[in-house]
Amino acid sequence: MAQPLLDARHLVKHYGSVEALRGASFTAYAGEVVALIGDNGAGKSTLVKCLSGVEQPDAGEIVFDGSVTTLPSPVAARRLGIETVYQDLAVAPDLDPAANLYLGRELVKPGPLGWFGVLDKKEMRRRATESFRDLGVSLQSVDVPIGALSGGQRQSVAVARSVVWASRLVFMDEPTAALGVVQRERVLDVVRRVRDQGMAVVLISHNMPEVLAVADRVEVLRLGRRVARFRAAGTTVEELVGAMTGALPQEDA
Ligand SMILES: Nc1ncnc2c1ncn2[C@@H]1O[C@H](COP(=O)(O)OP(=O)(O)OP(=O)(O)O)[C@@H](O)[C@H]1O
Repeated sequence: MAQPLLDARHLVKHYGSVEALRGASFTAYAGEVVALIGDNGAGKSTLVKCLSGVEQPDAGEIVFDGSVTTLPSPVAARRLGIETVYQDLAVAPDLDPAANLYLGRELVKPGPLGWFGVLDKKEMRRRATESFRDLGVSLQSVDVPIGALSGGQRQSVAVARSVVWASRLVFMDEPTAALGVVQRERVLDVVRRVRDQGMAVVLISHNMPEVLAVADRVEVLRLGRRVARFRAAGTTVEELVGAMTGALPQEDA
């Protein structure tokens, strides 16, 4: 197999007396969807935080694109092309989808107007429309406030926002939580398209059928450690659940 894009080795993270990660390893390759699964409290969010610059591991090593690296902040992670879509949907409801896509990274007009911080709304709208089209995000209009969209559309915009900025890897924490069947499928289609563009997509999900439907590989965390890895094809929900609960023998990788 090719060199991993991201290879986290034996990460340890304490919160006071709680050992959230106890030597957790995790690997992601370009052009794949890898699901990160585990029971509540297994350490998934903590691992993602450590790999997206939100938290610092106490020990262990992060190798990105073949080089040992540190991610002292989310900005540092972004510089490497790593973005995160959060479960709590950090979109601004009063802004339209295009403005949400560029929130915090607005384009300014070229030339002197830009020096004064005048926003280039037309260009942002044009590029946003293009990005939504490329990602298959269906919106009737890019002019309505995002609060007026359906849950699935909002979620798709949140996914699109991260994807537009990510160039190498995107973490998606429960991107389909609380969505209906049709909306869920739409978001999963976006996930597949992102993968097909060559990015690594890390999907955190508690929904095992969904994991098997969209992921190429699955890595399982249990009690702060990676305990199993699967190719999704040919793996059953029972096997995944067995690995999560410790009913199956563990890899301890
Ligand atoms: N900021 C924190 N302070 C103290 N303990 C924490 C903190 N964040 C996480 N923990 C603890 O670390 C362990 C791992 O939590 P984490 O949120 O990473 O698990 P998770 O696999 O994402 O769980 P879930 O599926 O429930 O979201 C848990 O025991 C949790 O209580």
